Amino acid sequence: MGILMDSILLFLVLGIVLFLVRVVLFKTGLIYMVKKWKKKVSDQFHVYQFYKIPEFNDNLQENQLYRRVHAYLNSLSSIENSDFTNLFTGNKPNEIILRLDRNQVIGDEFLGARVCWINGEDQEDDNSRNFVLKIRKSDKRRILGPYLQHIHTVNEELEQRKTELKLFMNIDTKKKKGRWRSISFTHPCTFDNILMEEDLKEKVKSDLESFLKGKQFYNRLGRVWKRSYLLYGPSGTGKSSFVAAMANFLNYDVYDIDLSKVLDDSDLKMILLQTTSRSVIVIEDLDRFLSSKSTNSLTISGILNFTDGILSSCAADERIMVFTMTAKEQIDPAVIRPGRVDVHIHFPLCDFTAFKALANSYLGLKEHKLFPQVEGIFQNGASLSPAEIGELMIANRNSPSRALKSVINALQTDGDRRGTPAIGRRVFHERSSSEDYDVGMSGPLRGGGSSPAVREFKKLYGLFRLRGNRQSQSFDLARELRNGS
Ligand SMILES: Nc1ncnc2c1ncn2[C@@H]1O[C@H](COP(=O)(O)OP(=O)(O)OP(=O)(O)O)[C@@H](O)[C@H]1O
Ligand SMILES: [Mg+2]
Repeated sequence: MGILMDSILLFLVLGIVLFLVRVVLFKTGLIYMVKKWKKKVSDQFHVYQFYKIPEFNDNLQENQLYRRVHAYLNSLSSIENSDFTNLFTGNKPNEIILRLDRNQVIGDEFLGARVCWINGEDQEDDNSRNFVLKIRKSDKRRILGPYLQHIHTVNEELEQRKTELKLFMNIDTKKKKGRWRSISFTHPCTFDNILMEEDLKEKVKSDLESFLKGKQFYNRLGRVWKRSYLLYGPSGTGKSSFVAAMANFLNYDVYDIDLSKVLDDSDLKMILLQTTSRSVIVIEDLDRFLSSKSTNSLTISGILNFTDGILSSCAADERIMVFTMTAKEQIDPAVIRPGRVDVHIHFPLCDFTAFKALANSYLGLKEHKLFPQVEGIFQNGASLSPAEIGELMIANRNSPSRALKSVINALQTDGDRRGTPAIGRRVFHERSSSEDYDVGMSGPLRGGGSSPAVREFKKLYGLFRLRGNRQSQSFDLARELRNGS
């Protein structure tokens, strides 16, 4: 009887002790310590192989494998088990996303083998990042190839599902590596909501589509798979919006190059080499940069090499390059010669047709009793940019009449303030020979030569220049439209 009682008591005590040990292990995190020790001990019985995947290759270009591993690891659910992860808000409401922190380890399993990745940083090498894959030597032969292939496949799936585009901006640094910083690119402008001629939109879309399908064509001709656009016109006419519409249409990331942050020609090369394929590379206000006395030592030949040099073939292909400027008359024709720039598109100030398109879109107005008055003012030569008219309409969107009155008022004051607008505007719109390519959101494109008044104006402002490359062969969207092709 006594022995039975003793045994029951012993079991009870043992049960309580085990329970308490379990509680202590789980509550204090000792369980993790035990697991770590267990892993350390088991590691002693295996030989490991390490593979380092640096962020940049020897040419200082981004290592595409690094990018793929980065995306792959961040898509793994085991990221939650890493000791230290970063939390960010996602694109969807209330979405939280996890990102691996530096010097953290993440485990993965493939074909029954366990591997682990270390997110490292190389302090001796500009703090550039790397991933180190740790894999058992006994598993290496069996799984390494298929595992890397698996990472590529997952990446392709992630790419196809990619909803988030990125806007890269070059940063001012003496470092050779990592010249770009990125943020989400969420510009809402698309070819559906940008206001411009429908047939022009279709032309641009089909030009971009045939570019996308053109890999073999470009290869066969021995040309780099890229296409360059020049968008020119006054401020607020939709050039940057058009770039956003292009990127959204192509589903490409955008690299926005700020030339004032480029140190010199070789720095510009480095910046180009660090862009990736399937991207739109933009240089805004090129004319302003070329005419200003900039503090850096970037030269025009540096820019020429950037657009089409040997370098272009070393950088990633499948690129769209876009240059924007106010007017192309002042810049060296070599910069925008055919081959360097394939498509020229002019963004003019508003005319009455463009105004009506804006009124329809912003105010829902197809007709209004004030329209004839607005038309008259446009016919007298006053004009504003779509941005200026759009802002007035947005500010007064609850009262269309007030919106139109404020536009009329602005056209009569600001529109006139542009200085003899009938002439001034025609300078932008005026086309001579085959060189000017004029495209707006308005109705039929107008042709026309220089009136005496225009010539006077050009002389006055030093714009009247005989240019050597009058017979430009660049793809001229406006001309094609005019010819009805
Ligand atoms: N064709 C257009 N369709 C719709 N919105 C337009 C159009 N043109 C201009 N806008 C509006 O005007 C504003 C300015 O446009 P945007 O920045 O694209 O002009 P920009 O030509 O790049 O000017 P800048 O030369 O000063 O950089 C934007 O908010 C845009 O919504
Ligand atoms: Mg702009």
